[in-house]
Amino acid sequence: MRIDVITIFPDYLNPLREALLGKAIERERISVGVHDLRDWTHDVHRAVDDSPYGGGPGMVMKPDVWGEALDEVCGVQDATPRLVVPTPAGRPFEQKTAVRWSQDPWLVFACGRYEGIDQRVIDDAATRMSVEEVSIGDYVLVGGEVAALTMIEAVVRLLPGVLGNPLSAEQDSFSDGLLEGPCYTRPEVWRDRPVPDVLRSGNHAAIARWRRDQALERTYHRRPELLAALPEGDLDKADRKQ
Ligand SMILES: OB(O)c1ccc2cc[nH]c2c1
Repeated sequence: MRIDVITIFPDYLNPLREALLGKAIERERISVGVHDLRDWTHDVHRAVDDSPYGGGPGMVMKPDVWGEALDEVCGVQDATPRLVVPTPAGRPFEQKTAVRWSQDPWLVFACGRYEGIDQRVIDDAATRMSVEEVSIGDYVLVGGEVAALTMIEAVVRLLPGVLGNPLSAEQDSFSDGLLEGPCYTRPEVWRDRPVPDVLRSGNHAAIARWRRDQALERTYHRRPELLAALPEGDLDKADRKQ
C-alpha cells in the first residue's frame, strides 16, 4: 500500500516512521510520502489560507494551492488513489472503514487546518477519484494530521505481515461487533486481585464462553447501540442468557 499525506505541518507525521508503522515501512509493507502543502504556493508569504466568503471566524484553505498539490500528488499515470479528507463534518470512521480501506493500493490524506479546505477542492477531486470526508469522532481537533495518523494506524495494522500475530486483528474490539473484554497477565495475584480462575483452568471452551460473556456485558454497559446493530443471528442462545 502507498500512503501520501499532504499537510502544512510535515513533522506532525513523524510518528509514521516509528514503531509498528516504521517497521511496516522498513519491511516494505507500505510506502509513505509526506508533502508540505506550502511547496505549491507561489507567493513570497507562501500563503495557504484566506478569509471566508460570507464572513465568519477563522480562515479557509485556498483552492488554488490545494488543487495544484492534489494534481501533482494524485496525478500518477495509470493509478488513482482514494482521497481521504479528515473533517469533523465527515462520515464516522469505523473499524469497517479501516477494513475496507486496507484493500486499497493507494490512500492520499489531505490534512486541513483553520476552518477547513475550500469545498471546491473536494468537489473537483471527486470528478477524478474516490473522495471520502471522514470524522474520527464527535469532537474537534485543530487540524487533520492527528486524525490522519489515527486512521493510517487503524488501516496499516490490518495489512498482512504488519502485526506479529494476525489473530490480534481478528479478535479486536469491533471485529465481531462487540467490545473486547478484559485481559490479564502475570502475576497471578496483584495487590490482592487474582486473575479470574477460568483463565487459568486450561478449559478452552469455558475460557471462550467467559470471554464472550465479558465482551457482551461490557458492550451492553458501555456501547448498547452496538448490540442493537448486530446482524440477526449473531447472538446465539448462550449469548441471550447474558
Ligand atoms: O477534528 B477533526 O477530525 C479535524 C479534521 C480536520 C480539520 C481541519 C481543521 N480542523 C480540523 C479538525
